[in-house]
Amino acid sequence: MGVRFHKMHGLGNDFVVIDARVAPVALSEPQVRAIADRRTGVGCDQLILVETSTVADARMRIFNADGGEVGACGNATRCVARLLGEDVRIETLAGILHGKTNGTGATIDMGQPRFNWETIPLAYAMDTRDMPVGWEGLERPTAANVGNPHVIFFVPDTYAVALDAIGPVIETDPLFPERVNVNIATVRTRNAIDLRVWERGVGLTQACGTGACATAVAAIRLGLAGGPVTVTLPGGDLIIDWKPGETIRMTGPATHVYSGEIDTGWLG
Ligand SMILES: N[C@@H](CCC[C@H](N)C(=O)O)C(=O)O
Repeated sequence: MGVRFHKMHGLGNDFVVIDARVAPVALSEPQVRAIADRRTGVGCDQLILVETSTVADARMRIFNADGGEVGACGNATRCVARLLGEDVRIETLAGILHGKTNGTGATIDMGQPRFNWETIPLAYAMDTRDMPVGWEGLERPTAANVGNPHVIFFVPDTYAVALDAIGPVIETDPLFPERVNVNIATVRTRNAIDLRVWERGVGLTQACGTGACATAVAAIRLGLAGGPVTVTLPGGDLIIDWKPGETIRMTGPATHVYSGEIDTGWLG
C-alpha cells in the first residue's frame, strides 16, 4: 500500500495533494523534501495535506518544497476547492477561506490583507507603504501579509530584474524574521500588472496566487491600480479584486494532472 496523491497545478505552480481525511498521514520535513524533489521524488513547489476539520469542510496544510509549513497558498487553495466540491470552506493556518468552483478553476475569498509592520512581520517598525530599504538597485518596496509575508517592488520591467540572484538575498534578509516571498511587478495599466515571484522556501515559480493578491492590493493601496486587476505571471493570468476594508477575491484555473501512489518503502 502506498500514499495516494493527486498531482495538480495552478498556472504551473505545482502541487502534490494528499487527501488525508480518511487515513491520517504524518510527514517529516525530510519526507516532504524527498517528495518535492524533481529528480528523485514526484516533484512539486508545495505539498498539500487535506485533513478533517471541525470548523470547515476540510483543513488544508501547506508545506514548501524545503519542508517548512506555511500559512497560505492561493493556487493550491483553488486546487483543493476543486477536489472538495462546488462551494467549500477550507481551514488554513491563515483562517477559513471560502471557495466556489467554476468549470476549470475557482474563486477564493482570501480574507483581508494586513499592512502593519508587526503583521508582515518585519524586524523593526517602518512605513510598509514605502519602505526605506533597498538591495542592489531594487529600492523602496512595499509589503503586505495575505496569510503569508510578501514584499513587493514596482519596477519599469519585471523581466529585466535578475530575480534568481537577488530573490534569495532578500528572502533571507534579517529584516524579515519569518523570511519573505519576493514580488517584482510592473504596472502596465490600472487593471493590468506583470509579476514574477521568488517564493520563500521554493525559489522562482511559474505563478504565486498570494503573490498576485499581495501585489494587486499593494498597487491599489498606493493608487497605482483599481480592481479588478489582471495579474499576468509567467504561467498565466489571475484576476484579483479588492477594495480597501474588504476581503480579497482571487479567480483563476486549477488543473488536475494525474493521481498516483508513493511507495511507502521509498518514503521510509
Ligand atoms: N505558491 C503559493 C505560495 C506558497 C507559500 C509561500 N511560498 C510561502 O512561503 O509563504 C501561492 O500560490 O500563493
